[in-house]
Amino acid sequence: MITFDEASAILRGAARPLEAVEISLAEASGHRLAGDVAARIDAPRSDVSAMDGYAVRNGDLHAPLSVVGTSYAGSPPGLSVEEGEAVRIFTGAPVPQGADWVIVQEIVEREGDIMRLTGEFSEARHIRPRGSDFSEGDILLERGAMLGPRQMVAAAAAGQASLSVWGKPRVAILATGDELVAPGKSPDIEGSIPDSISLALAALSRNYGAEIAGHEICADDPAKIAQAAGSLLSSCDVLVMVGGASVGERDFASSSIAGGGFETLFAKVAMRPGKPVWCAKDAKGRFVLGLPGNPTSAMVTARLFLAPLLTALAGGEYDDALVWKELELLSSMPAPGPREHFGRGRLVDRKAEPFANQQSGAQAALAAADVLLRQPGGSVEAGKGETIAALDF
Ligand SMILES: Nc1nc2c(c(=O)[nH]1)N[C@H]1C(S)=C(S)[C@@H](COP(=O)(O)OP(=O)(O)OC[C@H]3O[C@@H](n4cnc5c(N)ncnc54)[C@H](O)[C@@H]3O)O[C@H]1N2
Ligand code: MOO
Repeated sequence: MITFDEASAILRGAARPLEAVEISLAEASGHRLAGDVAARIDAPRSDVSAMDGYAVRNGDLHAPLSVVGTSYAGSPPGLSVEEGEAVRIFTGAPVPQGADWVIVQEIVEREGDIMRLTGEFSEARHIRPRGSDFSEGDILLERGAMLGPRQMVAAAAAGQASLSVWGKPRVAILATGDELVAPGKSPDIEGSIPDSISLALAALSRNYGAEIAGHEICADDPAKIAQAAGSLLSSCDVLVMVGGASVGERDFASSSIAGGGFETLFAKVAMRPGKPVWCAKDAKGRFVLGLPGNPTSAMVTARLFLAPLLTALAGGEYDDALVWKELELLSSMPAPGPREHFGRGRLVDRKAEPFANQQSGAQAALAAADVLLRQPGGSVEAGKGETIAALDF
């Protein structure tokens, strides 16, 4: 059996970003950039006021000043301030020619067209110089960056109407098992259990830059599974199959895509949970990732293989989804046995509290599982107070 690191290296090597597309800014969030984004304008576009008040000439404040005009945000430049004069000005408005200071209105008394200073003014000039945020031609966002809410500010401020981005991987999910029904139906169907994994995988996939192309629950019937897989594969880049990954009489997942032009990248990894995980790829670059049906096994393998795969297909670095940190253990973890262990735990004051329940079928415990805690195969007990490699789960 190959190790987790070996399986990761195979998948990392097989994952290439999808095609780059030009997309309107309104559609771009959640994509990664396929090229740098340069500013098409200066920001601010001219020297502008940072406060509401009066634009004046420095040193010209010993006597009342006459207010000769008003500058609003968006006003054309052209106003000027001569000796003995001030211009009423608002935040974001162009600073008139000749003015080099903005006095906030809180320390000004105004009577008709005359203003006079009533308080101490600070050293701050309250002027944002042209280009002080960025200048035309500056690179504001680099290729590969994920367009989240903050990056969207920079892209829009750059003056861009469209962006070159990597396509979002389309994920389809196929859960197999005679016992499975859509969440909510189980209380009325004797012996059934809710498919607790499909919607969770959809949520995880979206978090890593994918969109959901479809999901289905299918009974343990090889012909039906093959048909559902074939139909979902016609509209996705990654098909995630859940369940039927092991050696049971009704474990048909990997055989259902046999003959479809898929080459197995790996099948079975020396890890706990998740040993039955498998992955295949075809010549069109489509992936099938088979996850074990035990819910904790499915979510752990999704986090460790699906998340980095989607990150890479979406134009990021595979390892951006696998950033391990060192955490102190608040209690000990028993020796893991021969397979590498990815235990679940929660964060308490930035330390790791491993769960007592490490069952691969656990569902309730997942809700509180903040981190995966990595113990090398064949290692000894990890003691309280020791540090352990941890991954946000
Ligand atoms: N003789 C052996 N038995 C098993 C082995 C083995 O090596 N030899 N491996 C075990 C390991 S490890 C795992 S993990 C499981 C994985 O099995 P499958 O992927 O074949 O999963 P199923 O048998 O289909 O289901 C297992 C379990 O999970 C429940 N399940 C499945 N899908 C869902 C879903 N979408 N939502 C909620 N629960 C689901 C299912 O009802 C079963 O209880 O195999 C071990 N066996
Ligand atoms: O590998 Mo299974 O996921 O241990 O129960």
